[in-house]
Amino acid sequence: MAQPIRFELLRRDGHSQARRGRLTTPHGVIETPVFMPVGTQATVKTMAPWELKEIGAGIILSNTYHLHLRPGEQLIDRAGGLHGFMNWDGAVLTDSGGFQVFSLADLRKITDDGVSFRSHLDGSSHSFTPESVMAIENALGADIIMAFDECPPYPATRAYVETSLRRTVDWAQRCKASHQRPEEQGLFGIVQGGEFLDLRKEAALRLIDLDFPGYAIGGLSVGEPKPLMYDILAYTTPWLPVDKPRYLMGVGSPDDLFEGVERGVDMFDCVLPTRIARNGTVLTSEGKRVMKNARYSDDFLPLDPDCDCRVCKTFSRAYIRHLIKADEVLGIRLTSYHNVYFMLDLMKRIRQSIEADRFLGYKQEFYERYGYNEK
Ligand SMILES: CNc1nc2cc3nc[nH]c(=O)c3cc2[nH]1
Repeated sequence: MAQPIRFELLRRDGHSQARRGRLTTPHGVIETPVFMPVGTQATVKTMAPWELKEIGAGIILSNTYHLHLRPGEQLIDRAGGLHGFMNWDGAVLTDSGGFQVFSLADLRKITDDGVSFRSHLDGSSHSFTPESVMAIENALGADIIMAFDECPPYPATRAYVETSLRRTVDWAQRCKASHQRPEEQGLFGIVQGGEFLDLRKEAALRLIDLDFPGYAIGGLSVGEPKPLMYDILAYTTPWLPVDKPRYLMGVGSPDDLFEGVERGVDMFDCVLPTRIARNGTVLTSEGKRVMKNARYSDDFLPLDPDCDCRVCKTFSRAYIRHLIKADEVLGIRLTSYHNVYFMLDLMKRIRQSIEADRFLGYKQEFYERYGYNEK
C-alpha cells in the first residue's frame, strides 16, 4: 500500500540525539527538524496563507475539536478539505481532539469507548470515539492525522496513567482499523505514559507493534517542570524507530526546540509565537521584547537587527510600539508575522548546524545571546 508520508534520515549528530531529516507528504517536502505554526481554527492567527508561504512555512497544524464544533467537518469537506477551505497548498497536520476536550470542553466523561463532552462554545453535547474522530480527520483532509488519545493531567497517579495508556493504545488500534484514507493521510500514534519511564517504554513498544508512519510524544508540556519533560523525552525517543519521525506535541519556546532536537525530536508545534505576539511581545536573538515598554517609544531600530523578515526590513520598534499601544490591528499582524518567521528561521539555523556538525556549539551561542546562559 502506498504510504502518503515518507521520512528519510539524512544525518545523525555525533554528539547528541539530534537528527536532520526530510518528510515527504502529499503537499510538499518538509525539512526536519521542523516547527509547525498553529492554525487552530483553519488560520494561523492574523496571517494569510501567502504570508506563511513567503516566510517558508511548509506545514501547519489545525485542531479537530475546534473545527468539528465550528464550522463542522461536513462544510470543510465540501470546500475541498482544509486545503481547499483555507486555500493553503502546503502540508497540514490535525490534532485528534482528545487534548482539547480536556483543556477546553465542559462536563467531560471518559469511558473505554470514548469521551462525551459539552462544547465550550454553546454547551451542546458531543462525543468523540476513535471511529468518529477518524471520520472527522478524514473529512478535514490533513496530510498527517493524529490518533485519538487521552492526555493525562500532570500530576497523575501511576494507576491513572496506566489505565489511560492502555486506553490510548486500544484507541490507536481502533483508529488504524477505521482510517478511511490511509493512502492519502498518514496516521501517527501518540506515546503516553506520564512521568513513569517504564510506562513510556511500554506505550512506545505497543504502538510500534501497530506500525505507524510517525510517532508523537504526548502528555508533555502540561505543566510539568521543564527538566522533567526533558528527562522523559531523553528516555522515550530511543525506544522509537530511528527511521520514523518523532513529533513532540505542543512544544515549544526557543529553548524547548534546542532541548527537544538534542533529544531526538524532529517535529514541533506551539502557539507561543502567535500567542505572545497578540500582546505585543516579540522573539529576538537577544531574547523577548515587550513592545509596550516605554523604552521603545523612540527606538528606530528594527524589532531584531539580525532578522531578515519583511517586518524587520520595513518598520521600527517605535512604529510597532505605537500600533500596539493604539490597539491598531496592523500591530499584532506585524508581531505575529515576525514571531513565526523567527521560529522558522531558528529551525533553519538548527538544521544547518546539524549539517555542519556544530549543533551543540550553535545551541550554546544562541543561549548566550538569547539570555539562557546555562552558567
Ligand atoms: C501545549 N501543550 C500541549 N499540547 C498538546 C497537545 C496534545 N495532543 C494530543 N495528545 C497529547 O498528549 C497532547 C499534549 C499536549 N501538550
